[in-house]
Amino acid sequence: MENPNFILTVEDLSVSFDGFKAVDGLSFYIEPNECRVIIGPNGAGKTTVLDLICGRTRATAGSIEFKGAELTRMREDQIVHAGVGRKFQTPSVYEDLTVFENLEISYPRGHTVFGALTFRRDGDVDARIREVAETIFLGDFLQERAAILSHGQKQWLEIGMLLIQDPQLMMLDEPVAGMSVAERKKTAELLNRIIRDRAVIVIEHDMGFVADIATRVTVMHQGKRLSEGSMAHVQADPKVVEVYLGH
Ligand SMILES: Nc1ncnc2c1ncn2[C@@H]1O[C@H](COP(=O)(O)OP(=O)(O)OP(=O)(O)O)[C@@H](O)[C@H]1O
Repeated sequence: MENPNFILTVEDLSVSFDGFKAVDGLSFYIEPNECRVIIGPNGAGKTTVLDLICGRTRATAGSIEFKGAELTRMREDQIVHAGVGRKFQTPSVYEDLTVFENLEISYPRGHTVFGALTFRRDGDVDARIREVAETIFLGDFLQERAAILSHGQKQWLEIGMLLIQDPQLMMLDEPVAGMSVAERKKTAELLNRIIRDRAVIVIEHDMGFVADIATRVTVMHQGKRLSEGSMAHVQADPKVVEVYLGH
């Protein structure tokens, strides 16, 4: 399906591990400013889909097209460079560095070769770091070491480390796991702000959080797409109730 309105086109995607099809003929399409949430029972293949999109796992068949580029043929670093950012489940911030430094080392500096430009750049980098820190609710923590942050704040910092690279597609695996109710609310607020400038794919089990963030929901089961649509649509789908929501 060719549609310039989609930033990501996943078609007939499959991967087998020793003959077991973890993802099996999956297709879905993401628009530029949507938050797509993937839900489904354990082992449905959700994390494997993100692994396939970011190049960590190679597809056995099918296609993943991002802004016209075929990701299944690209290396992980090329995919990052093309504008796809991925956050894993456990936070991996640098505990001994400050919030500012964590954001600073994540800033893409590949193009600041010329000394004359560097000075102005540094001012830009500084402003961008402060802007991102405000967005992730850590504006008052810039000089604090990451080690003193709460689990939820570390998750936000890691989202900030992705944001500073300005990916056009951001993927998050269970971003509110281990967070308090208040932190979940703020994370929903954060994601709703983030999708003004990019598309986001989130894997999530907390249905209250899903309701707060999802533009559309894709339900996976046994590597396949079981249902898709608005939260209300998938919640009312008897197939979804049977394999997932009813449990
Ligand atoms: N690298 C791998 N090698 C072998 N099997 C794998 C590999 N990665 C995933 N699998 C298997 O593929 C299936 C799908 O796993 P996946 O982690 O994608 O499911 P999930 O929907 O994310 O589940 P959960 O909600 O528990 O995280 C599982 O049976 C898993 O054991």
